[in-house]
Amino acid sequence: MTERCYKLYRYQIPMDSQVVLRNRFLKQREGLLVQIQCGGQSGWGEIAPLPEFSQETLEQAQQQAIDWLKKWDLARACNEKLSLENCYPSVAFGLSCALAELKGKLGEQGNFKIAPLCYGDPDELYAELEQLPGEKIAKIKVGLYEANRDGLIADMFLEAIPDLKLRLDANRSWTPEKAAMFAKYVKPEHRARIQFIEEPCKTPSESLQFAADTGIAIAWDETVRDPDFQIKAENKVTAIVIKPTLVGSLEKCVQLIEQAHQQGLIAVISSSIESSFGLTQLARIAQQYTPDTTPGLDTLDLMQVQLMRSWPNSTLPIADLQSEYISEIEIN
Ligand SMILES: O=C(O)CCC(=O)C1=CC=C[C@@H](O)[C@@H]1C(=O)O
Ligand SMILES: [Mg+2]
Repeated sequence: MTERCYKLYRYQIPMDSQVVLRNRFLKQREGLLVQIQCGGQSGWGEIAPLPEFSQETLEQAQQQAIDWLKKWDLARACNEKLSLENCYPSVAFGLSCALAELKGKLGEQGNFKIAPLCYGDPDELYAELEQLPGEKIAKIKVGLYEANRDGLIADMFLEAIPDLKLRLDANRSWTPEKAAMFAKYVKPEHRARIQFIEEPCKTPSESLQFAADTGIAIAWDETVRDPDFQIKAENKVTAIVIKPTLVGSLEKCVQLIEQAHQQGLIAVISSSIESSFGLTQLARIAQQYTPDTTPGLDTLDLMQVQLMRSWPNSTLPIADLQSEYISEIEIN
C-alpha cells in the first residue's frame, strides 16, 4: 500500500514597516505551507491569501486546505483523483504546486531575473539599476502621487538610461484626465520603451481608450481576475500579469499563459507578496513556462526574513520549520 501523509504549517513574518496594501499597512505576512508525501516522494506549496486582494481569508483557506487534504487521502486510497476546481485560488495554487513538486513536474531551475520595483524614490531605483546585469526592466508604481509627477519621473528615467524599459502600475487609479496628464509629460519618442502600464484607468474600456490616444502600451492585471475575462489581442495591450495566488491552480495559470502566448501577448508571472518559499517556486514556474520574460517578483525585500528556501543572493536571514515564525497546525 502507498504511504501517504500531509502536513500543514502556519507562518507569520514581520514586514518592513512601510508596506501599504490598498488601504492598510501590512505589518506581517501570514500564510500556510503544505507538505504532501506519497510513495516516498514529497512536495511543498504555499497558501497565502493576500489581504485586500484575495476574496478568501487565511482562516477560510486553512479550513478548506484541511478538508481537501483529508478528502484527497481518501480519494487516493481508491485510486481516484480529487479536483481543485472549487477551491479558493490561494488554496488551489498552493496544493497544485505541492502536487507538481511531488510528481517531479516542476523544474528545479528558476528565472531569477529581477524587474526592480520602485514605490517612489527615484534615487533608490537608479542605484539598483546600475547593478542590474542584462536586460534592464524596472517597475514603478504610479497613481500614488500627482499624475504629472509620475509622467516626469518616467520620462526622466527613460531619458537617462537609453536601454531601460519600464513597466508601470497604476492599479486602476487614474481618471481619463489624469491618465492624459501623465502621458503629456512622457515624450513621444520615449513611449515605446514603456513596456506597459498595468491598468491605468478605473475601467478596462477607459484604459483601452488611453492606450489608443497616447500610443502607450497597457497590460491587464486586476482585469485578469474578472469572472468573465477573456484573453483578446487588442490594440496596444501587450501583456497580462498573472498572480497565481490570486488566479488559482498551476494548471489554470499555465492555460492562461498558453492563451496569452497564442495571442502574441507577454505573460508576466508576478508576486502576491509570498514568502521567499513561494517566490522561489514562482521563479521556477516562470522559468518553465515564460523563460523569455522577466517575472514581477521583486517583493522579497518588503520582508524581514526568508522562509525555508532562499532567493539567490538575498542577505535576509532564513527561518526554518523550527524557527519562531513557523508552527505546525494539528489536523485531527
Ligand atoms: O508585479 C510586480 O513586479 C511585483 C508585484 C506587485 O507589484 C504587486 C503585488 C501585489 C499587490 C500589489 O501591491 C502589486 C500590484 O498591484 O501589482
Ligand atoms: Mg498590478
